[in-house]
Order: sequence, then C-alpha cells, then structure tokens
Amino acid sequence: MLHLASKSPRRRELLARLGLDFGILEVDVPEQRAPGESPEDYVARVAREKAGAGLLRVVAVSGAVVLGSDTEVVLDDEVFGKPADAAEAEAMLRRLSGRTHRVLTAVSLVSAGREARVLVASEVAFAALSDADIADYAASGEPMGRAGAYAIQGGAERFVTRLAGSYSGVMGLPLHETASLLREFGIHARTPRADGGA
Ligand SMILES: Cc1cn([C@H]2C[C@H](O)[C@@H](COP(=O)(O)OP(=O)(O)OP(=O)(O)O)O2)c(=O)[nH]c1=O
Repeated sequence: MLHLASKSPRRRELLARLGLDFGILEVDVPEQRAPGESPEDYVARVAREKAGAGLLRVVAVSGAVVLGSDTEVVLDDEVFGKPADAAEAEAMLRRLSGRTHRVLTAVSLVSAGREARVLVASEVAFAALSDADIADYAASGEPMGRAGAYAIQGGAERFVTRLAGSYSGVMGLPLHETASLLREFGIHARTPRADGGA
C-alpha cells in the first residue's frame, strides 16, 4: 500500500492524478538548512526525512511504501522556503521580481529496506513586478504555505514569463519522475477515469 507523507493538499491532488489509491501520513519534519549544505542536498534530505518519518508509522504493515517530497525556491544559492508572514512574502516576491530562479523538488520513495529518489530542477522567470502587484498578491493570502511565496497554479501564473522544466514539479510533485520511481516499486500509474472514479 502506498502512503503519502505530506500535509500539503497540492501533493495529495497531484498524486491523485496518477490514478493511484494511497493513504495520508501527516508528518512534521523541521525544515532547516544546515550550514554549508547545498540547496540540492538540503531538499533531498528533507524529502528523505519526510518519507522516513512516515515509514516509521507504517513499517509494521507489510508492503508499505511511503513517498516524501520537498520543494524549495532557489535564487543565487539562497533558499526561499515558506514565508512566515505577509511582510516576508513581499520581501521574497521583491527579490524574485524580474529575475530567473530555480525550483527544486525532491521525491523520496521508501519501503522497509529500500529507497529510491529523484531531484527535479526547473527554471522560472518572473516579469518585473510593481509594488502594487506585490502588495496585492501578498494580501491575497496565496503566498502563505508556499515555497518562494507564490503559487504557479494560482495568481502568480501571470507573473511567469518562462518556465523550463516540470510544471507539476514547481507545484510540489513532479509527476513524470514520480511515476517512474513508483514503477521501480511495482506501482503503476494510470489515467483516472473521466467520470471521476479513480
Ligand atoms: C513554487 C510553488 C510552491 N508551492 C507549494 C508546494 C508545497 O506545498 C510548498 C513547499 O513546501 P514543502 O515544505 O515542500 O511542503 P509542505 O510543507 O506544503 O507539505 P509537506 O511537507 O507536508 O509535504 O509550496 C505551490 O503550491 N506552488 C508553487 O508554484
């Protein structure tokens, strides 16, 4: 049985697009970059820790497979996680304005005695944002709970002038790469039925 170790409604929605049945494990893992840790190592470690924390809860269930994932926005080697408040969201958006940043999403798939992982990097270019754009977007509440203080699948879509990479990866779970990892564990994605049935 597959379990998603995540509190994120986006990841739940994205994984459901692979037409799979899965359980949810709400895990809490501290997200703090260690001194000298590269953005890539950091995002991979946090994904692995989320999956590992989930596996501890279901390890007694034979055949349990747990997926953990982490997304961070990286600008000039600086990592932007989720903003603490609207002021921090505005500061992040001001930094991203008129620049190209990277979005890293790591996925870790674990079972008793086995781990597989992938790291997906995408490039996102933002138009120059006016003070009014930034204030309006921060006031919408959408930046909260999102790496880099924006949602490409929401109001920030209009800020994006170019995307190179994985759209679902920017949203929080790269579906192509996740489907490949799952296949290694004998779990096969399929297209959900158009009538809404899984
Ligand atoms: C860049 C970007 C991020 N995000 C979200 C995806 C993630 O939910 C969040 C990054 O934070 P994460 O720490 O990766 O995930 P989370 O805390 O929301 O959920 P969990 O750890 O329980 O799995 O930012 C978007 O929804 N859209 C975007 O365009």
